[in-house]
Parts: sequence; C-alpha cells; structure tokens
Amino acid sequence: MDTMRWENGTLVLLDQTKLPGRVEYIYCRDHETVAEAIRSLRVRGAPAIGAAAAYGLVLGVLASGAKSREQLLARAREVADVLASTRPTAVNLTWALNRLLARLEASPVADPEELTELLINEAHTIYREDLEGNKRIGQFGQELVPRGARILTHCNAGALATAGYGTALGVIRAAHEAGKQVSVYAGETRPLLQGARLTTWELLQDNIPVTLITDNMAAYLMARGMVDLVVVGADRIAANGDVANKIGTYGLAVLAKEHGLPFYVAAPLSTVDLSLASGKDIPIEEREPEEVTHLAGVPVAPAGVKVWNPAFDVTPARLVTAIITDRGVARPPYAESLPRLCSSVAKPENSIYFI
Ligand SMILES: CSC[C@@H](O)[C@@H](O)C(=O)COP(=O)(O)O
Repeated sequence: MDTMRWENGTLVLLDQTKLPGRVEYIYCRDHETVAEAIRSLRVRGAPAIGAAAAYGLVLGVLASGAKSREQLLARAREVADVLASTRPTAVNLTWALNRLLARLEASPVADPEELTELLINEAHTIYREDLEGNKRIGQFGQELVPRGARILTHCNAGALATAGYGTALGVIRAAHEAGKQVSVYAGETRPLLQGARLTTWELLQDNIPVTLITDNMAAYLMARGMVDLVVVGADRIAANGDVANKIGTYGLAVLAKEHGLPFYVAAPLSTVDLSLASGKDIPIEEREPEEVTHLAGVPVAPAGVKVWNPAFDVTPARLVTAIITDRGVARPPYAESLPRLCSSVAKPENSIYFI
C-alpha cells in the first residue's frame, strides 16, 4: 500500500485520518490541497511530509504557467513558504523544500518547462532515496535486535510515515524478515492514536505479532519485564543528539533508563538538523484543543476546559542508546558521531544535500 504516488501531474495521497476504518485516497492537483493534507495529518510522519511537500512544490509551479526562469523561481519560493508553514517540527519538510529550491537555483537552464521537469525528477529522487534509506536503516538496526526481542514502539514510524518500509518499523520489519521472531508492543499514542490506528494496522498486514497498549501501561509493561528494547522514529534531531518525536517519547526514554532497556531512535539523516546545537532550539508544534477534548469527534471533556496540546517532546541525548540512520549507527557522543555521518553522505552530481 503506497503512502503516496505521482500520477500524471497529480499527487495521490492515502488519507491517514481515515485509517484503519477506510482506505481512501485524496487527489492533489494544487499545492493548497497538499498543504491542507499536511496540516490535518492526512499525510504525516517526518519523511512522508518532506516527500509530499516536494511534490506540492511541483504542483504549485505546474499551475503557475510561469513564462520565464525568474517567474518560475519567484513562484517556487512563494509556494515553498506556504508549504513550509504547515508544520514546524519535522525538519524533513523544509529540508525537502530547500533541496528543490537549491536545485532550481543551481541550474543554468532558462526554459521553464525544463526547469519544471528538473523539479519533478528531484521530487522523485527524494521519494526514492527515502525508500532506499529506510531499507538501510532496517539492515543497520536489525543487527541491534536480539532474537525473540519484545519491542516497544510509539506513534507510527512505519511505511505510512515515510516513502515506504519505515524507520522504527523498518528496523522491526528487517528483524522480522531476518527470522528473529520479534514481537511488538504498540503504544496507542494519544491524542491522535497513530499507534493504535496506524502502527497496528501496518504490522498486522505484515503478520508481525503486535499487541496494543494504552500509553499509561508502558511503565508497568517494563516493570513486569515484558519489553527488551524501545525503538522510535524522530521528527528532528539536533547536533548534540537531542531528539524531537511524538509527545510521549521522552517519557518512554526515561522509563527505559530506569528499567535498563536500550532506547533506539531510527531516522534518516534528512531528519538531522546540525544547525541546531540542542533540542531546546527545536520548534515544538502545539495543536488544537479539540484533539484532546474529543475522541473520534465525541467530547470526552467538559466544553471550554483549558487544554495544552504539544504534538512533540524532546528526549535528551543522554537517554538515547544509539541513533540508527541510513548511513550507519551513531553512538554517543552524538556531537561527534552525527556530523561525521552527515559529512559521509555521497554527493551525486545531480543532487544537492544540505544537512
Ligand atoms: C518516520 S516518522 C517519525 C516521526 O515523524 C513520527 O514518529 C512522529 O512523531 C509523527 O508525528 P505525526 O504528528 O503523526 O506526524
């Protein structure tokens, strides 16, 4: 099942807000529809947001009918601003948009049609590289997974959150494919239940044993000795290894430390933001109160109650055992290992990376 596909000038997105009940697609023919889909989490997960935004930029440029290189560049920057404003935490969003803009700016081509073609190819490359990178994350990560491991994960860092295969779920998939007989506990992930709705759905399709728990069961699960390791994804990783991920991740990392369990983060290098020294500089999205006061549209709290709804938290690097990337496994001290991995990224002739 594809999270997204490009079909003759249309971005087709699997609407994740409808899962697991219904498999529905939305057909995006302009960048505003893509922006709405990102804002409302129809497409979500850091790498998937990045790839969708890249295609959104293409759609915005296609619709503009730009007659010159200058017009096209101006339009691309305008559309990139709209898309970049949709969600603040996942750095893959601006990473992908900047990569497309830089590709345009670096090209000597004057013809708008050729430039648009170049953008489409770059968006395809981002998509393809993410898929390939996740397979590598899976291979690197599965080596850290003991046979028969019982693995706790949070939110959804699976195929749905990426171009395919997944990051944290990529590690689990690769361990499963290696015949390691792993099993998974999926935290439901309040308030929007990405764990309950999406992670269990994905794993059941692959016949990977999964047990759903509510978020407040994780401590007791660990205290009972029912978990061997934790693996989660990331939305942004600062230069010192601090990790922003779905709200609740920090709590799991503290619990893992208390119970002597490894706490792994799996993410491509496009999620690493070396421009930020530490996690305190990562912008944390705060979302609408209704996500907390309502469950599937049904009120579960008194009308008008004050709500705080941060969508992410920051796990300090000292609680992270290792960061499994598409270029290898980073170990502490991350301030040394992460820049080393980032600078090892190959720079193919027709691709610009800025990490
Ligand atoms: C490979 S996805 C990594 C993260 O983006 C994921 O763990 C997460 O926190 C997603 O949050 P979401 O708000 O559903 O976009």
